[in-house]
Amino acid sequence: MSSSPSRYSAFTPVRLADRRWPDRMVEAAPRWLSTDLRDGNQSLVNPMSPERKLAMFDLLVRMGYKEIEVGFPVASQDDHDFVRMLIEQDRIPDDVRISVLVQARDELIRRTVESLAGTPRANIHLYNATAPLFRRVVFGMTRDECRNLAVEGTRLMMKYAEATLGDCDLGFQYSPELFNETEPEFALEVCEAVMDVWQPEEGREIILNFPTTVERSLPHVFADQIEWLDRNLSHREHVCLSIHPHNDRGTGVAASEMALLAGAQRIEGCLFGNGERAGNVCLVTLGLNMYTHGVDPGIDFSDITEIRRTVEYCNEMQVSPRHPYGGDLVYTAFSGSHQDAIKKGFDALTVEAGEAGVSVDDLPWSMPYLPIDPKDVGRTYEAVVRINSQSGKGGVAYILSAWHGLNLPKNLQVEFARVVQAHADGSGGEITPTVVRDLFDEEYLSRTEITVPLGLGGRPLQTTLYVDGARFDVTGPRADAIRTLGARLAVWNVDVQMVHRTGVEAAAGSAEDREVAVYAECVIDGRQVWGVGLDRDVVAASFAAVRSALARAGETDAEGAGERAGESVSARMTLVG
Ligand SMILES: CC(=O)SCCNC(=O)CCNC(=O)[C@H](O)C(C)(C)COP(=O)(O)OP(=O)(O)OC[C@H]1O[C@@H](n2cnc3c(N)ncnc32)[C@H](O)[C@@H]1OP(=O)(O)O
Ligand SMILES: CC(C)C(=O)C(=O)O
Repeated sequence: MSSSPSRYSAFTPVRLADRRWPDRMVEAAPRWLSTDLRDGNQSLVNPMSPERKLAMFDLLVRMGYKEIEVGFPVASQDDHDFVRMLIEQDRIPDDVRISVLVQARDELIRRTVESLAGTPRANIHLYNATAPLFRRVVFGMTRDECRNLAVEGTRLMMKYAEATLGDCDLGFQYSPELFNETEPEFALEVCEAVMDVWQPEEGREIILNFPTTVERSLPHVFADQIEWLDRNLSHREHVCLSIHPHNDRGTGVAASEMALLAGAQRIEGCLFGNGERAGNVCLVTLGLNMYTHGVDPGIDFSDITEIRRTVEYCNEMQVSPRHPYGGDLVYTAFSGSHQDAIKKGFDALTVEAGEAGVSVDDLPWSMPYLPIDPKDVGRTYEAVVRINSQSGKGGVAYILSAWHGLNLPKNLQVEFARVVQAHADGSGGEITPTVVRDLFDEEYLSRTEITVPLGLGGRPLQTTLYVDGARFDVTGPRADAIRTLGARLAVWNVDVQMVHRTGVEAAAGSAEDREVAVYAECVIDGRQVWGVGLDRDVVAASFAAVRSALARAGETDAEGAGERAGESVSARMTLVG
């Protein structure tokens, strides 16, 4: 640090000893306003082009936002033309209300009102800064002058609206900018003065919007400020108490949620937290935080990837891979213990659904490390587990199961995880599901060439085993082959039982392509060795599994295993499932 922290001081909180908000719960969604096209747009390196603005507007409408701040019409010709285009091309759905922002300056207000000509409904949003620093440094105004600026701005807005907007259903919003840094009594005084002009009553709401223009305090301090307003504002039933949190301290979401408990009824923010400096509060996080508490946000987040891509296109800015709910990596576990817990979580849900005779989607979501079902926001389970050197057997087993339909017995998971770990240690990076499968095939399957045709039903079956140096061909109709193999194994004192048998859907998915995986746990020379067989025929797969184990015991291939003359071999396989 180039200076001392003593240059800074903590924010002085409003004293609210009997605050009630900490004991409340969020039980319903607030009204939302997206300010992506205004506060978001004004903070971009390149303000949105008309095409990008329209893409954002359409996205917001599709998602279900009913209040959309579409711009600052006097800021630029583009901003003005966009508002005109929406109105003239009748692009605003009947249940959507647009709003526009303007400073409390005569000429700007007139032009802003005019930009709305012909719209059936809209809100005009007027603001001026009320905080002491701004009164002193930016405006050079006394408190009275500051209040009068807001009052005069409201009068002018009403005058121009009456002259220009005819029977437009006009709403009004006023924001004391830097509210959080304004003396609460003064913010209240200005709002009351504005209300004296607007005269809210039944059917004539006023939106009073309280921004943390620059977030400066702990979130509970903002909540106290909002509860204080909630208690002290007059015409409370005709006031929509709105908040507009920024994120300078990284606590915009917390501040919003606490303010909601404290009486806020409406929240302004941007998708994925775009906006000035560290951004406006993120509407995606707020909405999905609610959803994961069982509260319907009233916004459609079912295709979070499409939402994110559109936002990235419009803002020409990437969303962080760590961004709650929408980031690339937020549904992914690399670390072993997380993967293990997630795999067990999915297994448990599957069992529970089976027992209850319902779909997994109908069960309450209860999953280690995943606060939301990725499917609820259109993400898949495929990326839930990804493998690198931090991963463990649970993760590897998950990949084989989810991507390749191979459900390994636990001891085999342990063994194969070591193979993957050795590869990860060597490569240093991520191991894709394809590579995991290649490693698996190389370790267990490539040594088990099976002579076809294999017996399905009464068709002939043919395979070869090498045991104690002897080559043993099993051929003939299926039943004969099994009998022959059984006899030979008995002679050689090889006790064969299948440990696991798992159905595997091949990519083509037709019944004929359905393969069966057999995992054979064998004891060879006192050493436990696993073999795996994969085939459309369970007996052929079983033979292949034993042969795979024998080959692996020989550390070369099936032929090599066969050359180990004189060694005793015993294999134990138990048929299950
Ligand atoms: C916190 C927020 O996000 S507020 C929204 C901020 N957004 C924007 O500013 C984007 C759009 N703004 C613009 O395009 C331009 O600022 C314009 C077109 C509105 C005005 O442009 P200009 O008049 O050329 O310049 P500028 O913005 O610097 O004007 C500042 C003047 O307005 C005054 N002013 C600033 N805000 C307000 C306000 N809300 N109400 C009344 N006057 C204001 C300043 O005190 C200053 O006055 P001065 O010239 O007497 O010193
Ligand atoms: C105009 C107001 C609401 C604003 O954008 C802010 O204070 O951040």
